[in-house]
Amino acid sequence: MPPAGIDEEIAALRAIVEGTAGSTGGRFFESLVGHLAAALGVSHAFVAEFAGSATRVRTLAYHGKGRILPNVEFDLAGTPCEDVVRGNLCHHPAGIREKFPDDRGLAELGLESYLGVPLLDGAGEVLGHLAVCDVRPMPPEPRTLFIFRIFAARAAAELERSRIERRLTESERRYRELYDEAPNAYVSLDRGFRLASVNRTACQLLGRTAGELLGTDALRLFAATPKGRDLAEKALREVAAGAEISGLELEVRRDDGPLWVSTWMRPSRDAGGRVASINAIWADVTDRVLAEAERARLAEQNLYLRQEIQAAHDSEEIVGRSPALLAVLEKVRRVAPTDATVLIQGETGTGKELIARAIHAASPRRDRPLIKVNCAALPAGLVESELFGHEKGAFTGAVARRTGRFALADGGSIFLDEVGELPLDVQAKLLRVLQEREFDTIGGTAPTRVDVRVIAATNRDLLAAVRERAFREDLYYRLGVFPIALPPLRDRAEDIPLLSRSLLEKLSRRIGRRFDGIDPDTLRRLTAYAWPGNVRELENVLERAVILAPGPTLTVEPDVLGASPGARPGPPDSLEAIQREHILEVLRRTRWVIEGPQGAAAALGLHPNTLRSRLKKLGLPRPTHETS
Ligand SMILES: Nc1ncnc2c1ncn2[C@@H]1O[C@H](COP(=O)(O)OP(=O)(O)OP(=O)(O)O)[C@@H](O)[C@H]1O
Repeated sequence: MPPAGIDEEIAALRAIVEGTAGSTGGRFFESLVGHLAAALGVSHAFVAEFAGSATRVRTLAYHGKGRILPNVEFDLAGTPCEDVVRGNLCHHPAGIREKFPDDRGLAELGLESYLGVPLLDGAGEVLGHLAVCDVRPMPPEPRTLFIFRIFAARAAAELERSRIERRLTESERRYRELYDEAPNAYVSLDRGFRLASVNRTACQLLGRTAGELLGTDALRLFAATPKGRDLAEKALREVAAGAEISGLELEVRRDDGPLWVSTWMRPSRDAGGRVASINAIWADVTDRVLAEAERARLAEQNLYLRQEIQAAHDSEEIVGRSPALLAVLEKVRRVAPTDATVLIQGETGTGKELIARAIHAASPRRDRPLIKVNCAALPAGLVESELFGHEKGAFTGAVARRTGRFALADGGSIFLDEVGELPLDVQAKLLRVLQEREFDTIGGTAPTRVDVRVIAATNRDLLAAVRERAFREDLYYRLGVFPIALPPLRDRAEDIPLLSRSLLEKLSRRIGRRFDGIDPDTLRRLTAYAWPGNVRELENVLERAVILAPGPTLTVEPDVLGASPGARPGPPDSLEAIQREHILEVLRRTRWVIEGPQGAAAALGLHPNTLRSRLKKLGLPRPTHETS
């Protein structure tokens, strides 16, 4: 049974509950001391906490004479509070001024009595104290003490709560500061890959405010490139499925230049163990990525130039004595010393590159580079930058400045292989180089001037491409200033034996095996074959034969050639094939003697000239190494 009346107890509790519910901190204490003063009918009431030391306190709320007064701070020494904060409840029912003559405050306010109680936290540590004073005596009534204790308990709870809150706020602030000031970008995403939080570094990195970023799709932050969005999406899906990813480099979208981040991503799980969000740390590695790209580019350029030098060194001899080839070589001799643009046309493998190199090697530019560009091997989007170069950041993916092939070829020659495959917009730029000797680097501000001799090659019917509007007519005529048409091998079959021997020599040297010649039947078969792949195909067939050859004489089995599409003999049972085999058989018997009574023409019942023209038509010129 509490010493105070039940009604008073309820009234006191109600006063606390009604007066303090809904408020915390400063407001709570103001309300509490106001109600406490009213409940006890005293003139003054206050709550105080230590102010930085054990000898000084400051009020959190101070009630005097019916209203809230400004908070005060005071030293404990010589005051009745001193003993309270040591952990004791102190009651001075009367005569307080005489007991504490040094406490000027008591005198100024004319106080007579004092009641104070320490406020403890859950661990029993003193946090501050609650006190009431009055200008009249305060007899030790159980009711007064009871009500006072209820208020004190409530005040202690609030004091402890607000302390914890302050500590939490403080540590949150510290973490927020660490989070914001960290050198890395911290980002968290929800399950739909939307941005749920970003630190200040992330905002700076992305060049946007938190307001602009929060709630948006994180994938949109990445560049629309394979190493940007595609890779990011794949990685995020993996993390959403529970994986942890570290060190992954991704390209971020920035309008003002390239940006690369190295990312670390981890799933964050809810209480049920399900992935609820994704935490990510991004470090800006743009400088390193750019430096690596530049290094790779230089290494590539270096390798390329070395290959060029290599190719220049073992510039091969052009083999053949056929009138068709000699006519080509004559043209090469005439055009080489000039700066004229040359267009070499011919089927694949006819030696267009060989001729281009021969032109360069016989030109005054021979000591400068010959830069080769295979226009068909480059992806359409990259041709322009490959030829003319780009500035750093000229487009997404242009992470470093790139020197174009035209600039590399300055002072020398450029060999544009498969020129017929150039996209139309690049054709326009090429035309400008040919006419004005200058071009624009992508993203560059001023045109670059170059002194480059252009040698182009194509195996396409360019005129047909012009008619189909796939090739610019003006460029066609500009390129075709000096055309050289390379004959297909089948039109100069008389070069085949010579070429075969020369190639055999080259190949046997390469694999370190000696051959004493080519089997005569083989040679005839090689000569008779149509060679749709021209010299390159001949080279390939011989290379295979060299590798497989059992003896010192090189043979090529008939099926090797017969299996090839475009073989002149056609299907083995065709009339032409049978005729051809028969003629070959007779020629072998007569040891290639055509005229005379023992000759093949007589045996076949043909005029020698008819047989000769038939042989030519069947691609069966007489092997040069055989004597009649
Ligand atoms: N007259 C020749 N004498 C010796 N070798 C030749 C001759 N013509 C071509 N070759 C060889 O044949 C191969 C193919 O030649 P090249 O690469 O110059 O042909 P291409 O016409 O440029 O082919 P593509 O159109 O496929 O690029 C090369 O190894 C080259 O050395």
